[in-house]
Amino acid sequence: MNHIEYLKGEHAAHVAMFQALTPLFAQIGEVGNLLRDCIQRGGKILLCGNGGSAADSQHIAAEIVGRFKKERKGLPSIALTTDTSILTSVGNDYGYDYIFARQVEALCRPEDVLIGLTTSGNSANVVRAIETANEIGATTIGLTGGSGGKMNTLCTHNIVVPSGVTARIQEAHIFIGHCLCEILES
Ligand SMILES: O=C(CO)[C@@H](O)[C@H](O)[C@H](O)[C@H](O)COP(=O)(O)O
Ligand SMILES: [Zn+2]
Repeated sequence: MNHIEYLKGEHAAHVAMFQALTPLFAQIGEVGNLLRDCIQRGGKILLCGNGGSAADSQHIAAEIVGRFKKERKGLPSIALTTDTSILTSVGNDYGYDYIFARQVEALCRPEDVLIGLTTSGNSANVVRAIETANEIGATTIGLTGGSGGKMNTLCTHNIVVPSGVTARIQEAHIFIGHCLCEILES
């Protein structure tokens, strides 16, 4: 493989995808306001996703609990991807589709926001978590890509990155996550 040619292609695809994000700015701003309102009413921000999206969930929760740019108190957020005892017991006893939904059932309250990250919009465990949060009356946000998948009809807001490539979508998700954190901190 010619690495320079490869990198030129990936870089061009990355830049094109970021340019295609501009129609999402208003929606991202609205979601940022929803997150700020959630914290102001005493709610918390829960996140879930698989693989790279699990890492993104943890990254965003860390910005909120720790800090992004501003010195401030810690704010309440939890990634539902980190407790291996819960993940393995619920996965083993009920099935992988329930690893997040069970935690949502236990932890999510009507004043909270659940952010589900799934590049396909269709991962069953994320979809079930969103459905459970909806039953509780919480606000639900999708960070997705492609067609938006099942998350389109389930979430209060589904932010759909206009790409079908998982890596590109994840690159956009962490950009959007950082922007949401900055709006939240403002
Ligand atoms: O990071 C990557 C690929 O870039 C993978 O770990 C990826 O996140 C996993 O295949 C996920 O299971 C994909 O699930 P989803 O994004 O469709 O919900
Ligand atoms: Zn990845």
